[in-house]
Amino acid sequence: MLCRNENLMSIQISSQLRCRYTNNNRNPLLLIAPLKEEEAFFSPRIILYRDVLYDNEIEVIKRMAQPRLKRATVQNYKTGELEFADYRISKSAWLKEHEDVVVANVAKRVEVMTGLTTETAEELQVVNYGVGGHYDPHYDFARTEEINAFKSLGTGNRIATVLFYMSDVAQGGATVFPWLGVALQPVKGTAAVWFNLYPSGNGDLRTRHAACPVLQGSKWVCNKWLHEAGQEFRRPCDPKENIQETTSR
Ligand SMILES: O=C(O)CCC(=O)C(=O)O
Ligand SMILES: [Fe+2]
Repeated sequence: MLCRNENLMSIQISSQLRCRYTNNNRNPLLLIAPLKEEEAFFSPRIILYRDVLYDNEIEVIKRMAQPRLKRATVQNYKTGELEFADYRISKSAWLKEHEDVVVANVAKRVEVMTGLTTETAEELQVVNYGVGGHYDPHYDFARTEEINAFKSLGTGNRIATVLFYMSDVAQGGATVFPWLGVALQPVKGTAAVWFNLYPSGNGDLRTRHAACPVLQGSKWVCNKWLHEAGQEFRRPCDPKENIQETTSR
């Protein structure tokens, strides 16, 4: 329903959402050029940052990724192995920061947007969806029973997601949060940001999301997944907010 552009968000919520220029608590890098911040949801907080990836950077990222694109995989939660799945149809590639200054700059911008470190983040994942490409509802964080997920990285769970849209999509291709009634339409240069974990470290089930099938055109995104390690002073934990996971995929 959300994929069909049906508006499921209550007017009580949507009428409260605001947009503003922000320098994220007087970050010196943002005093002259503040970010354009747009609220997409309050709890959990989902923020859109407009015009944070420039066309020339997008060209570089696409050009680097193109020869390396391979069918995207998902992690088997029991074994930790990567495998193909019908519920994720797209092609993806990973880019390292040292390969090009553009990739390094994206990581720096993610730090400015989130106030978190990217030291422990995954490499930049570039994803291309053709017509029919989609990703069924999922969580970006590893759930309690997924003991092997991210184990090899040794940096904890995926605390936050930064999803950059590198194209507009003529029809379809929205990122939707079924439990929130939120649908984000891809706009080239925009980034969507949300925390996947509560301050307690438990996964926030409300962040379940999906990429709707592309109906016309092609969709390009890139993902930066930030991990828990190194964020201790940037986003302090709060054991009080110890909300348990209750449902599963
Ligand atoms: O492509 C999108 O809109 C969302 C992608 C996504 O959720 C993911 O790659 O984990
Ligand atoms: Fe995701």
